[in-house]
Amino acid sequence: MATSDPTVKTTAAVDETGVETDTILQTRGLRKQFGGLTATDDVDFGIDEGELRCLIGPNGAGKSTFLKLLTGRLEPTAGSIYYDGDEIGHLPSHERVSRGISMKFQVPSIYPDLSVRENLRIPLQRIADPDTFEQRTRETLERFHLEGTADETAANLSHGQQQRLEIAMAMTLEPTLMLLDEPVAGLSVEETAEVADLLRTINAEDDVAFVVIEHDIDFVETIADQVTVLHDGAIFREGSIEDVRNDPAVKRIYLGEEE
Ligand SMILES: Nc1ncnc2c1ncn2[C@@H]1O[C@H](COP(=O)(O)OP(=O)(O)OP(=O)(O)O)[C@@H](O)[C@H]1O
Repeated sequence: MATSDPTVKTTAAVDETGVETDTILQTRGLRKQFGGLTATDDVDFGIDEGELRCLIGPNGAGKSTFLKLLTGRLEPTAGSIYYDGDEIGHLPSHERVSRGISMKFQVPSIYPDLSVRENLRIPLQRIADPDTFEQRTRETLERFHLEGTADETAANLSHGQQQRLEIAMAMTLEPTLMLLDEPVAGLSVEETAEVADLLRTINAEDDVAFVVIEHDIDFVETIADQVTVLHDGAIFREGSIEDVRNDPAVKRIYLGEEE
């Protein structure tokens, strides 16, 4: 991996070499240690505006830790995170959200006792005008095919509908970058295809960039052009899904063998 200078500010418009770039998010020398264990090992990772990137790697590779550093759930031991030109590594999660980074973890963040409509109204609360508020609620229900379940308690939805509701809630915040941790874990084949379709549509229509952690390689193949493979906390490979899938060294790390 190329060496990096974490003091260099990378902007969305111009990188440290002065070249124009569409990079929306960039990490420089990002590191996280838990005592003697290095879970994120000097990672230089970049993603362009509107890109859909999957993050894969064997169990314990450091995928969730890396995502938590991006969201602000974890503090880095060293290194920097630049988003839209600003260093955000020190900002709390809610400030990252208000800058356009949306996040969805494996644990559902919907309110199970509230109806679908009531759940959606939580992130829409910031809209002061009552007509606009109602209109946005209606539009979101329609767009995410949730009209038929609007008055259902969220706990009674299928797993796939709950995923859709969560993604809908995240989208009401009009993000430019979405971070998703295993969005199809535990879903049926049909529900997985539905989520894949939804992510592709959002990516294309709203120009939202995605970083998606996923174990299901078939799902990865249906949504992502470029893939980053993490291993032992570091970037092991980056490339097209075909290249990565056919790389013998990648196969070996999945089998628990070193290169
Ligand atoms: N809070 C923590 N305290 C100590 N060690 C941790 C903590 N969180 C993660 N780790 C360790 O850091 C390493 C990377 O874990 P992480 O969960 O990021 O990997 P992962 O690639 O997401 O794994 P999986 O695919 O199994 O979810 C593992 O060795 C894990 O045990």
